[in-house]
Amino acid sequence: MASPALICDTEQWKALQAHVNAIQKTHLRDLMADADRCKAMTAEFEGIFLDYSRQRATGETMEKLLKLAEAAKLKEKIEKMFKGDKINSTENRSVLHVALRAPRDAVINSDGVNVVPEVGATGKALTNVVSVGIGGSFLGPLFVHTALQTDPEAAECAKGRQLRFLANVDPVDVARSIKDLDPETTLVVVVSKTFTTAETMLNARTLKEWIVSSLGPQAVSKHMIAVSTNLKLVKEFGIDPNNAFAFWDWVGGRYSVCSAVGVLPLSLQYGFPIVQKFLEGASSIDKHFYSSSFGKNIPVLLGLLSVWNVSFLGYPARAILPYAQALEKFAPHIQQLSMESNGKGVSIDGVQLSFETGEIDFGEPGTNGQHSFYQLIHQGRVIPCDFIGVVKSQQPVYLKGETVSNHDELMSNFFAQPDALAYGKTPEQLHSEKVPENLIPHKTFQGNRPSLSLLLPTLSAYEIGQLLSIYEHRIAVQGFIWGINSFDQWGVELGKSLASQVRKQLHGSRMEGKPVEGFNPSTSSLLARYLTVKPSTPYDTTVLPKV
Ligand SMILES: O=P(O)(O)OC[C@H]1O[C@](O)(CO)[C@@H](O)[C@@H]1O
Repeated sequence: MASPALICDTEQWKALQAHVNAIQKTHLRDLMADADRCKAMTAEFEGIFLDYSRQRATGETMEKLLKLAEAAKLKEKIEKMFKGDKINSTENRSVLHVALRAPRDAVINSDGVNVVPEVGATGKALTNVVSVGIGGSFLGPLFVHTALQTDPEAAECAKGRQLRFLANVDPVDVARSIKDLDPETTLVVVVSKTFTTAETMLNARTLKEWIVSSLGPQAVSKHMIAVSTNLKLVKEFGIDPNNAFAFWDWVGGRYSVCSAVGVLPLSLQYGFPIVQKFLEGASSIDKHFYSSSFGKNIPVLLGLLSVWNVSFLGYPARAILPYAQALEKFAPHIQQLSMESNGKGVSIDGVQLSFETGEIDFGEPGTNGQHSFYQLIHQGRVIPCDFIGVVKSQQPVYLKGETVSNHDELMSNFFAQPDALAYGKTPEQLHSEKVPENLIPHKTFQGNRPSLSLLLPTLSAYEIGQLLSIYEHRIAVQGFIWGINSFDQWGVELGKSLASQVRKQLHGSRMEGKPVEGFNPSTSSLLARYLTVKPSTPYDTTVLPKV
């Protein structure tokens, strides 16, 4: 018998749909009263503790989800990924970011060639580094850099150096990225897998001009290097391919933090030994993901629960809430990783999906988020939350006379919020507290809002690598179950090609006084309004940011 075209046509999917009703009838308050259930809904690996008892799920739900994993051939798909099969079928590519952090003696083949020996990195001390790149060539390295900055060991290694990122093509971002920098002591790293991304290339040309105008054209070879898969375009740009760090088409942009994309700028800043610990952390989770049974496998459990929340309980969003300022840039990275991977409309075979995939990811470190959008999470929309906490802070601060340390204060919130969401507060409780009648509806919390808690031992380079890998694999699990291609991104192309049409028209209007044409009435009138303001200097003169 031919297998169903879509996962939603399987018996296992239908069994979960039929099970939703039973779950809708139970409140998390009651589920949480079952101590055995709470104990069972945990998993641990190297001190990373996952508690998913506050998900709207029971043992039966988990059994059914594990059966769905079987129906989706999850085990086989994970094996294919690790083996280097071309699972990114729309681009005919392997998906091998795990090879970037594999032990040196591992064997991982792409096109019959072991890729592990090709993977290497270097560390070279320079005072200022500006890493120019966008999307996957920016967000992951920024997340790791922001996190490493708070690790005392890493911070010590980085003394006297600074690493900045330039992503947005907004000239204001260019000005910010080079403010107070001297080109003479600055190395510009152009990071682009394709070396064609419009924003990155214009920013790279701008910084090239910044260097040349101050140090002369010969300075480019000493002050600009590149990370790319496209060495031909690197050369055409004017960067010596000997100053380029290659990587491979089997590394997806958003999965490239562990390639030279992240490893090079981070090693320049912190030295390779620190970055190696980060890679080892990521690799430890790769092994756990590949070899642990699904019932105790942290990325698999997280992925299955996300599928449950999105596809069966109908929750369209997910909040990423690290109670760790070091993880300030984690949610922005996960936004790309998750939404570019799993925001798809068709199956990997091109069949229109009849169910939604992906979720809207957003987040902020706690407690800042509590004073921003938690109102909606508590009393408005139901949004499954990931609470991420750390047992040992990198900064032990305690004030004499205070009841708790500063980290305990932070973590009090980490422990309290999931219960507030799960249990809520009933009108009866409010009555017993003598709350005025008119305020009872406003102060009632329905509760029954799912979350999970991930508690890390600390946040050194090793755990930062582990956290990255957990989320990379969780997102892949979701895509494998949904039967989509989590490794392509055709959805970003249309906007890019329309922008190129607009660019042409802007050029024609500004340089040759041509009328703007070919747009709908709305875009035409917006463009006309934009073009009424003429540039303050002629277009054929170079103007660099004032810093
Ligand atoms: O590294 P590149 O090729 O400049 O691409 C940057 C980003 O652009 C995208 O292709 C689309 O936004 C991302 O997938 C990618 O991470």
